[in-house]
Amino acid sequence: MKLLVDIGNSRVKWTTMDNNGLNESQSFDRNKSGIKASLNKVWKTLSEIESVYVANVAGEKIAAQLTEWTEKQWNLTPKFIQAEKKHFGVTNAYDEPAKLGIDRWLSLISARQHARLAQCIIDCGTAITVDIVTKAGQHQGGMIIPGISIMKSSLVNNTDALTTDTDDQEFKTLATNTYSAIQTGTLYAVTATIERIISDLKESFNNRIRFIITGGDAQALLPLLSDDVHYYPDIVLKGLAFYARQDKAKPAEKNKSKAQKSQISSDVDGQEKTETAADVTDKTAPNTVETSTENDNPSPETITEEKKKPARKPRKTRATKPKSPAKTKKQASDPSLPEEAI
Ligand SMILES: Nc1ncnc2c1ncn2[C@@H]1O[C@H](COP(=O)(O)OP(=O)(O)O)[C@@H](O)[C@H]1O
Ligand SMILES: CC(C)(COP(=O)(O)O)[C@@H](O)C(=O)NCCC(=O)O
Ligand SMILES: [K+]
Repeated sequence: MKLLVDIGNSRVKWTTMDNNGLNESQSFDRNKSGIKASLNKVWKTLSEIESVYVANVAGEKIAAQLTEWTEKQWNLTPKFIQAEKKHFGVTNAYDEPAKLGIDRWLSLISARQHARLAQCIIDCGTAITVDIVTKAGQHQGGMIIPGISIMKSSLVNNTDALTTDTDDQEFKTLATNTYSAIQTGTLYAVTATIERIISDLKESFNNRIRFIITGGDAQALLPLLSDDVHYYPDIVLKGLAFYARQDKAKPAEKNKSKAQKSQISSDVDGQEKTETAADVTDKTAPNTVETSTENDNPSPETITEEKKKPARKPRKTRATKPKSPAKTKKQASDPSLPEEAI
């Protein structure tokens, strides 16, 4: 079994992967003082882990802690994946490809496999990132926007009277208390930005573009966005799975020192690989729990459907009854989407 880990600036998301595909993902909050206690809690009972693949945007300290833990517990050194110039049919548009956040790179790889249209990935985590990949796999670049929690905390941290410390869960367009005003303001800031991006990109791509939303705040934003934004959970972990499958035939790496810490970055030196995800995907796997069907047939021409993931437990800050610009969300499995697929 392979362990896939997506370390963001707020949370760690992880799952295991076997011949049947990915198991249901889990997450825990990053404790600023370290992750060892969390790892002892969530991974102690995992057995038969043969390799560990990590996408980390949260810095060296957490990488070192994770490495120390897996080496001690399983005698395994994690493979920290890095963004590349070209791989799995996707070409990185960054001036310095390795500088693109690994979460963004893996999202591009995941998204590109599932439709025969250009794709725009909107990842609503600590930061909100927007990335575009064309039908031909060319990354077009993107943008980075403060995430909802950061927007709220910057208001609270830079004013005297503002606080989000309340149990009020109400979303009111015109708020009558401080908490709701912050809630409404930040949600409007984000949704208005996203809608503007969508509108501009639709024009640029002559409507031949598909919009994907993911990340911890995606489900809170989804009801506030237009119908043509599709929820795609665990997109980073699914991107990691392409790397994990690629290494299928290789034996697990053991007993490596930290200096030898494996980094899959063979394309960074400019050498382009020719394989696409189709070359490395386990097509025999029934893919029982994944919410996208990259296992079944990863060709970009393939039409697949998203199965609905059980809703996360409601949180305090979630918008409950949005008035505007709320519309009913069309799910990605909508059969009226003939050539778009996740
Ligand atoms: N169960 C949860 N625990 C913590 N944060 C959550 C949870 N569900 C949603 N969130 C939201 O998700 C955001 C983090 O999203 P995530 O995609 O995990 O970010 P990152 O990848 O930057 O760690 C938080 O800012 C928070 O608003
Ligand atoms: C933009 C990000 C901070 C987003 O991180 P996240 O919100 O997922 O924690 C991350 O992708 C990152 O550190 N990127 C490197 C810089 C870049 O992509 O340009
Ligand atoms: K993000």
